[in-house]
Amino acid sequence: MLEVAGLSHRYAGRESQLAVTDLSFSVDAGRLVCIVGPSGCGKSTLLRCIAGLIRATEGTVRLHGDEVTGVPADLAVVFQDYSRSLFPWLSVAGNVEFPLKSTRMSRAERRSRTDEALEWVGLSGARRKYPWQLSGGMQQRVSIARALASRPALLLMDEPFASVDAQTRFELEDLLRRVQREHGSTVLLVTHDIDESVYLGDRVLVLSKSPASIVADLTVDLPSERDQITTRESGEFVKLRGEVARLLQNRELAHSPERNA
Ligand SMILES: Nc1ncnc2c1ncn2[C@@H]1O[C@H](COP(=O)(O)OP(=O)(O)OP(=O)(O)O)[C@@H](O)[C@H]1O
Repeated sequence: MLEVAGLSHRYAGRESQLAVTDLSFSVDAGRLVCIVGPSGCGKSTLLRCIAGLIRATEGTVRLHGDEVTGVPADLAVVFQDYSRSLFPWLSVAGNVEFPLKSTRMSRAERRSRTDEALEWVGLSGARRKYPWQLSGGMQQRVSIARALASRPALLLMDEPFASVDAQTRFELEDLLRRVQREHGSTVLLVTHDIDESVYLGDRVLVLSKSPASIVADLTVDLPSERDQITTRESGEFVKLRGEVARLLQNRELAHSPERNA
């Protein structure tokens, strides 16, 4: 579904900054792949290149074989800051339906897609409410519904649960896993939370410090049915989170400042 080959990006300007360097990986359809890396390593830059929001300085991104040169129509993004990504003057249903209005879909189909996506995230009863009448977790569920309503080939998520409390985070993680499995969505999710990357992912890509490069591509050998308590207590989970933590802490991964010059 997604193929990233030799991707590098350097921000231009007086203090030009190499943000990602020589990244190559692919994601199969129907998989949930997590990217974990230290703060400021270049995770958002990588997602922006994949989303076609910025043009990589080197390398290519292909979505089902086609090179990404602008924002692909069948791609959706969920950001961390739900409060800035939802329109406060539109109802929950209005927010979910909004991107569908730029397609050729009939009104009836838009309505049915909206209802379906709201059902997936358990918000059918809140369709007439406004974002400011909802909790943070519910607002992020609206963002997820909006992304899923267009049935994207690829869903990109940039720290989607970083702004909610721990309990809500667990609920949203379980919701994402359920929806992703039930609908076979392909998801690439960026997080700085090691436990979250292992709990959610079929695979975890571990990035180095800035400029980001891939230091490990780990298969998460956990059952597809996961549970916030028993899975996190399991030997495989504990082993993997330790492995990711060690990779992230390894001082040898720290790039020397000259590499940013
Ligand atoms: N528009 C920009 N212009 C110049 N440099 C930038 C720009 N955006 C990001 N950078 C730099 O590129 C590097 C990677 O930033 P990026 O936001 O991709 O990292 P990140 O891993 O997503 O960070 P965080 O963990 O804080 O979300 C940083 O050094 C940052 O200062």
